[in-house]
Amino acid sequence: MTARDNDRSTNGEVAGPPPGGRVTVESAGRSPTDAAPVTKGDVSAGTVTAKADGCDVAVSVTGLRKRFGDGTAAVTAVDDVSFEIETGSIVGLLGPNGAGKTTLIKSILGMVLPDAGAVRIRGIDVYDRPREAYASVDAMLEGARNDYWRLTVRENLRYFATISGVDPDSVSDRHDRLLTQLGLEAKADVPVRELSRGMKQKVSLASVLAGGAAVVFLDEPTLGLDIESSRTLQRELRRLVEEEDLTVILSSHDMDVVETVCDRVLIMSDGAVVADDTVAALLDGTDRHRVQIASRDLDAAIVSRLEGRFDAIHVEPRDRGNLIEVTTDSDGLYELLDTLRAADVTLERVRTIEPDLEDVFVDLTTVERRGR
Ligand SMILES: Nc1ncnc2c1ncn2[C@@H]1O[C@H](COP(=O)(O)OP(=O)(O)OP(=O)(O)O)[C@@H](O)[C@H]1O
Repeated sequence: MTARDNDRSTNGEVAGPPPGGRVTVESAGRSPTDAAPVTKGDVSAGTVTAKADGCDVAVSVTGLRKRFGDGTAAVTAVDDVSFEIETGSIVGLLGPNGAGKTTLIKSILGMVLPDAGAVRIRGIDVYDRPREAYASVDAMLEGARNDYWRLTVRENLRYFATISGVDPDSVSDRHDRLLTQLGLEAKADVPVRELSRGMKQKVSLASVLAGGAAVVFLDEPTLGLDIESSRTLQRELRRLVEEEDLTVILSSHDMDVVETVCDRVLIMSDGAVVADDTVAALLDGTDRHRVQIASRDLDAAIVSRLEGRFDAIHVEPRDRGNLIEVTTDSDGLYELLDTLRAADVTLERVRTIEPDLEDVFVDLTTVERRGR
């Protein structure tokens, strides 16, 4: 069935988290922990099973639309978005600021009322049977309140398991494992308020996973974590996905995290999904080339001309001349070489660099590439 436009709020913002679900805050900081590089499939044995029940599609979104405001001031935040997310996968949600990611996630979670469209979680319509649909869902969203800082880390996990409807004793193995994997073992009996920001971030994630939710939404889960902590967290996510059929929808501005951990990526721009594919397919399909050129003939005037015409992401002065790195499509590549030839630039070094997810992202959205 479709979303209704009159049953929950006037502006579409619905108070509170979804029934059965919970929203936690992100925080940031640094924390030393054991870590190894994350690879898809790099997991060790697990003990507890999430509430997966053989449903192949964890989340299905059809024709979702959400507009804020009226008349000329109206903003279409989500514009006819449809997709399905397979059970036991990690899907990255990318998009520039204002692309509609938060509105989409909140619409799925029942925190924003869409104008049109249908959302099903594990086959259950969230508008028809919200309690049932959200019983297996949990979320860690930016800006919301998270764990109870007076409770210890373990008490938080037990508390959130309980409010998810799970007997905490029945998932104590899971809690032990989460504490170990996330480097929180030594802090298990410490009140959360005494922890560093990075540790708090990990407690938030552990709390989201504490009750055995089958579908979790994570907004910027690695923000502020040091590289080891981030990798540990990514590794634990992959383990839960591969061993326990957890489904993760992960929104992040960190392309490396998305490229490493996600099976599939949805890229949003101006409210619409402009790409929906595996990372490998997105990289294969891009007509984006990154080229580094160095020459003693690349003086300031030519560099400035190239910067005006191409997407220059890096300029580095050398003993003589400059090095410039640009991204461009195939046509631009020919034009770049023609420009250099016309300016009598002798190419001393030309290096092409494999495109990464950020190149694909820049290509498909209006975002400027960050300098390197
Ligand atoms: N409650 C609201 N009222 C009016 N406009 C809104 C509201 N919430 C979001 N918008 C607008 O909808 C559009 C999409 O916003 P949204 O927060 O969903 O984007 P986002 O991709 O999550 O951005 P960011 O990466 O900055 O968090 C933006 O233009 C935003 O200003």
